Amino acid sequence: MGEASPSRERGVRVQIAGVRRTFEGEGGEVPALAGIDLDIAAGSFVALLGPSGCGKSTLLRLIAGLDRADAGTIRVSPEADAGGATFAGGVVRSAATSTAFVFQDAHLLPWRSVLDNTALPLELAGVDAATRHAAAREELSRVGLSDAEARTPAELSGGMRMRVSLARALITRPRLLLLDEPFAALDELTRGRLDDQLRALWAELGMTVIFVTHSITEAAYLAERAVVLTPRPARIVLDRTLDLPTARAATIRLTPELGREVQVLQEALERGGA
Ligand SMILES: Nc1ncnc2c1ncn2[C@@H]1O[C@H](COP(=O)(O)OP(=O)(O)OP(=O)(O)O)[C@@H](O)[C@H]1O
Repeated sequence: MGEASPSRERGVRVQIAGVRRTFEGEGGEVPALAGIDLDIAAGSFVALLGPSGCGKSTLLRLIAGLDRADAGTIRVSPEADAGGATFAGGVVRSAATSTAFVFQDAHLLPWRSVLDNTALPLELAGVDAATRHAAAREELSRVGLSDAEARTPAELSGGMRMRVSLARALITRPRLLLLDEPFAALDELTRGRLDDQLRALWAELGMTVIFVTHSITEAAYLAERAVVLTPRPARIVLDRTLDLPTARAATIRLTPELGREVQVLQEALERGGA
């Protein structure tokens, strides 16, 4: 059975122009991003692919408003991010643009139940307990975790913890969902299931998704568009709309079409010097 086509209704457009970022390291300057230009359409699903340490997380943090570029601009529209963002308890809170960030580590609070972890962004926003718990139950059901709401994180598998992290991100109804290698620590089967779940959530909720991964096959399977970066300082070596159907069934993993896209991305990584 195939997926529904994405609604794209809630997504924001992300325009990145001439973005550079250099860090001050102990041994001198560490240039991370060397001029990134990207125009990401509202409601699209983009994979960012590149070798370790090339600057992928840096770019994601800049988009989230958690860091500032040395040069260039990042514009998120229709709502510009007026007040910058803060990161607390595994949750990015942004003044105007609703942006959610999911990391490789689920960042759950160990003493809180699954329900209260999921409800955290609404609690931080001052929403009353009955309303936030009802919303948390809805999100937990969306990620298939209704039965686990009373458990603590220690009682969950790695895949379940990541689903709680996704539910907690979705409870804010983000217009922009940023994921930084979210499933990298999971076994392949669990990772594949979560990839499918993420695509289904995107199709249903219509936010813009930017997904950082090291995995070429994951990038090709998940995304509509893949952006391949060179080793640090990162430049774009390939920006490609994948030649695959927008609505995908899991069986596409076995097709030559997907294999061809994997090959194109692999060649771009090698061309970039990875
Ligand atoms: N706050 C910082 N201070 C100094 N150097 C930094 C800082 N943040 C990142 N860097 C450096 O910038 C470069 C890019 O880091 P970044 O985390 O963006 O890479 P990445 O592509 O996400 O890596 P990985 O795939 O391994 O997670 C690295 O060399 C890193 O050491």
